[in-house]
Amino acid sequence: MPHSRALQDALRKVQDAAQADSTGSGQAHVDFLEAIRKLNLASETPAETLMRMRFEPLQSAAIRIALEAGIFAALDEAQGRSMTATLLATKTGYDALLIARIMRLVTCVGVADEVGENTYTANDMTRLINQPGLSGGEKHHFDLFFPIGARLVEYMHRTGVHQFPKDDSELSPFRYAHNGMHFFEYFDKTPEQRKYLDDYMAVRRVGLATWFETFPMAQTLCPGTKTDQDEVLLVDVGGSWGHELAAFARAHPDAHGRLILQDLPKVIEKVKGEAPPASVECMAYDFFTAQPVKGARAYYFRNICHDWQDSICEQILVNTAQSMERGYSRILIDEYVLPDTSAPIRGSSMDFLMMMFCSGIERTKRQWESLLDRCGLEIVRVWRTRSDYEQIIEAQLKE
Ligand SMILES: C[S@@+](CC[C@H](N)C(=O)[O-])C[C@H]1O[C@@H](n2cnc3c(N)ncnc32)[C@H](O)[C@@H]1O
Repeated sequence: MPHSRALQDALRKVQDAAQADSTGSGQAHVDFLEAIRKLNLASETPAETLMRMRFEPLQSAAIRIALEAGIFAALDEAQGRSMTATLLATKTGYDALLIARIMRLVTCVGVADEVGENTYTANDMTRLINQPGLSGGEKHHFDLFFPIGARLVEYMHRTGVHQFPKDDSELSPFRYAHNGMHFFEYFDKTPEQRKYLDDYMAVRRVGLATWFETFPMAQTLCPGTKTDQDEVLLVDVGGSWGHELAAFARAHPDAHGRLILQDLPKVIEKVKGEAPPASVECMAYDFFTAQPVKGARAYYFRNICHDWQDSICEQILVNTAQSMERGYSRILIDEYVLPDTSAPIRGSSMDFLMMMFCSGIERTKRQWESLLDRCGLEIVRVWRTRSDYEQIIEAQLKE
């Protein structure tokens, strides 16, 4: 049995954290989840913990099959009515026994409810995972990561692990597993995966504070913005569908200044072809070239820098830094700022994922300072979200 004092201690911490969580602070909620995770560890024997972790990938596999087979969609459409495996088999075209085996595991992890023998209903998680953003996230992670995982050991022994490849001769785990393609090249060639990524990016932080609540743009930068008609308030560099600019425009319709969305030509073409967010200007721009928008009040980078190792990230940031007006323009980087010790599991996982996917990295404050310094930039302030997820780094040209 696990050491009972450690268990009692972990239980007490969960109770305290539960109490704090009822105050509604985002950070208290993160702390509460962390206390439960530690309680879980304290309750298990080491062998039980290892066994649990070893089996976790199977949960992802069951969820991915259920999603692809349309099981979650069928349950969601039933609008609260229960469905048997046999009925699900008729709806989806898959074998009833196969569905029962998938659902045994899926309901164990709570993504639907088992309400009788081989009988299920949708719950909140079923409905959520059936929406394009969350199903996109599931497909993006599973389809891109599992081929890497399957060949990881072979990769280590054949090429060594290249955290930060020097050139194209050094393969990243992603390139090794995905026919030599770089991360964004892969999306060019697989439009359905590009769509999963875009759908996912648009909702990834639903329920959390928006970046312009964490960084009070309307109170800090908007008041000092020049009043010229052509003034650019905000450029979202690599902004995908422009969801963040659109959200800002909705929340602050009276803010003065243009809002410009930049991304690769193919992405911008698609955004223009669909319904570009009103009041947002779309501009094709490759961030490895000089930033064409000069002297904007703010250049916003969300989940961009973590995709790239330092030497490449420097090029991206310098290209924009060279277009900034000293003392006026700001760069806003919306990313993790990992603590030096006891990093939370989500940030630690994201860092590992960035290494696997794109030779990128989640950075600590010291690593951010050093990177920005090499780009001629300095941190004005790190604006902390109420939870331990991504923060906003406000930076300017060095004085
Ligand atoms: C991880 S996504 C982040 C999207 C968005 N900023 C967000 O957080 O929702 C990275 C974005 O960078 C864009 N991107 C990749 N390479 C680029 C380049 N060379 N120039 C401009 N954008 C690029 C991608 O098309 C993609 O939209």
